[in-house]
Amino acid sequence: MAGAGKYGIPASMAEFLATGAGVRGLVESGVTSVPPFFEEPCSDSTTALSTTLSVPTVDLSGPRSATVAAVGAAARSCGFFNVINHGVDDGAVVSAVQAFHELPRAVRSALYTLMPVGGICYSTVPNTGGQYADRLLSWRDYLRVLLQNSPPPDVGCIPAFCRHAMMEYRRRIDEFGKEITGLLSEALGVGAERLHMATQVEAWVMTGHYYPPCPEPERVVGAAEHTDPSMYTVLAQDHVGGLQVRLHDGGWADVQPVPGALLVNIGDVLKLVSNDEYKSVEHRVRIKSSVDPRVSVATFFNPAKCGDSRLLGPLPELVTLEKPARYRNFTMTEFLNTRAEFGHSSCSTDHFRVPVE
Ligand SMILES: O=C(O)CCC(=O)C(=O)O
Ligand SMILES: [Fe+2]
Repeated sequence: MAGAGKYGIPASMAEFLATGAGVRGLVESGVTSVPPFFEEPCSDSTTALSTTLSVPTVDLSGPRSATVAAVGAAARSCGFFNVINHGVDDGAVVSAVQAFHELPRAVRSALYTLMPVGGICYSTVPNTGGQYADRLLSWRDYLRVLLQNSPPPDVGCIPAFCRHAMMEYRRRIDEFGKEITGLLSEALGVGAERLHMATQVEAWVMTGHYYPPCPEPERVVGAAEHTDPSMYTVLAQDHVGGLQVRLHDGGWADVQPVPGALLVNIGDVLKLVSNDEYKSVEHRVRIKSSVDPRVSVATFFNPAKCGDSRLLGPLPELVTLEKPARYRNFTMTEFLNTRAEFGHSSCSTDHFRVPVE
């Protein structure tokens, strides 16, 4: 894989990237200790965890009013909820993504890249527009596919090994997303169509994460702490676990995977559009096993791409004398640039905050 050296990254990391085999390749080669260019957890995260978060459940087969109430309560409190009885076969896409990441090394490395090609990226390097000098790596490889409706994705660029499963999942998750957007909208008290009308939300990005087992799991992060830049994110995952959510007291809690459930979390854009009604909560991934890999597929639902022609901001219906607009309006381009500059936390959303008088 060409081009690793040009970003001025440490030689050992460049050498690793040039193998094109990802973290999975390191593990296959039998490493017994973690190389120095992997991110270490910050000191607070090494303290033993005793907490498991009880994530609220939303049952799509229940009466509509109960479902709306459950979605609203979850989005206003912990920002995460498990959806059951959703009718989406998520097992197939998780298996296909796992099979892709476990292809023979030579097949994988032919596809490994530092920058997206045709909207597709199989990599270990965070996608930061090539500016990742001095950045450390997380203990995971990913396959990211851009899926926006316009221009349509170049389906032929999706690796053949998981193309069918990803496109089939995309079709089902689109339907699921329409349902979730309607529920989130209704739970804001603005009618079921309003959020979609304001944002044209659609599934933009699908990321198939592969967290290989680690010989020293406590020395790495699978994903550093962050909030999602999306309206909301839908996570399909296997049974291994590793996702953790930031608690009100600053600590972290494990989120146990619930068989058959899709996990939804509110992202930063919806936090702003809902005028802080909904919570976008920090989360991260720790590696739980020195034996089993973990696989998850995160689908990010975002406002449809429409250049700079649309302003987003708190819905006017949610702005009152008692609760004035907490954020100013912004374009998606501005939002994403700010995030690239200020990072994946509340620092970037604070940038849009209206000062309190
Ligand atoms: O794999 C996971 O559990 C979470 C991944 C995640 O947070 C993300 O892709 O934004
Ligand atoms: Fe995330």
